[in-house]
Amino acid sequence: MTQKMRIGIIGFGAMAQSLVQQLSKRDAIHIADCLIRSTSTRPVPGGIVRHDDISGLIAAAPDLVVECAGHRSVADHVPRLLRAGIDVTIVSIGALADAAIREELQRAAEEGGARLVAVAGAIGGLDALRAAALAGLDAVTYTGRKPPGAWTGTPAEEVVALDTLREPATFYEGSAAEAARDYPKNANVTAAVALAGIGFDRTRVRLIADPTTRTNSHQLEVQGAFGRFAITIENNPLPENPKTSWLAALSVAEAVIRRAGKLEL
Ligand SMILES: NC(=O)C1=CN([C@@H]2O[C@H](COP(=O)(O)OP(=O)(O)OC[C@H]3O[C@@H](n4cnc5c(N)ncnc54)[C@H](O)[C@@H]3O)[C@@H](O)[C@H]2O)C=CC1
Ligand SMILES: O=C([O-])CC(=O)C(=O)O
Repeated sequence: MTQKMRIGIIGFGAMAQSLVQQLSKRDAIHIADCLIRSTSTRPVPGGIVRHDDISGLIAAAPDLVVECAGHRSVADHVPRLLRAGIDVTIVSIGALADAAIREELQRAAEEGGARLVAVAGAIGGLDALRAAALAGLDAVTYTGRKPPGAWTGTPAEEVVALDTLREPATFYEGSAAEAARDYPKNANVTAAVALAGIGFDRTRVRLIADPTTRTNSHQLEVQGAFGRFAITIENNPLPENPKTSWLAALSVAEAVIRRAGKLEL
């Protein structure tokens, strides 16, 4: 009998719960461990060992750890896991907007002989963007559009009255570097686009609060020597967290399932 791939998860919010639902249907995968804050009273499904300290997760030595907890957890926990030789898949890619964190992750992966994978998350078209970048890109523009409620608790509140908005309002225009840093729960996709294309400073970003939409939409427009493409993804949000698209959770699940398989088809 082939051994199941043992997965550890950091965080147990909306994304992690959706991930567990998907992965528990797969025979080749066992969700073994979860790192949860000691203050959290959230129950985890039976069979998953709960840790409230990263040392416990490292000692459990899962085959792969999946981060679903936010930028801070990437900076605090992922280098330690990589140095311990544990492969990590991250979804809070916006943490990589900080060059010091990128360098630390690179060093940790080299020292531990481990691999870090950043998933596409809620956006698509990154394969085409990566390929197009080889011949040189002139412009990459990302537009993110979500209902006003998805922008609560963000700097958007200082620019527009989210509660009473009647028409779409663009509240941010700037670089992926700033967007990923300032909207850590909404603009991780800008970091994924930046890393696949022309970097954090040259990737242009527009963020819109739109009371006429129910979806979290992500539009990518790319121009370069290869030609041009535009792609729009209209995502349904996860019911437990309107900031997060279901596709982001599915993207993590797909990355884990692909890794557990023997063929990459
Ligand atoms: N790449 C992408 O397309 C997307 C990425 N994300 C990222 O995924 C993260 C998780 O998303 P959701 O599950 O929807 O958020 P959520 O807020 O529902 O859940 C996050 C959970 O992580 C826990 N957590 C935070 N720091 C932790 C730590 N150091 N150790 C253990 N647990 C910790 C929190 O207590 C919370 O339960 C977001 O913060 C965001 O950074 C979210 C949406 C899309
Ligand atoms: O899930 C989404 O629609 C995108 C998101 O929140 C992020 O990139 O952080």
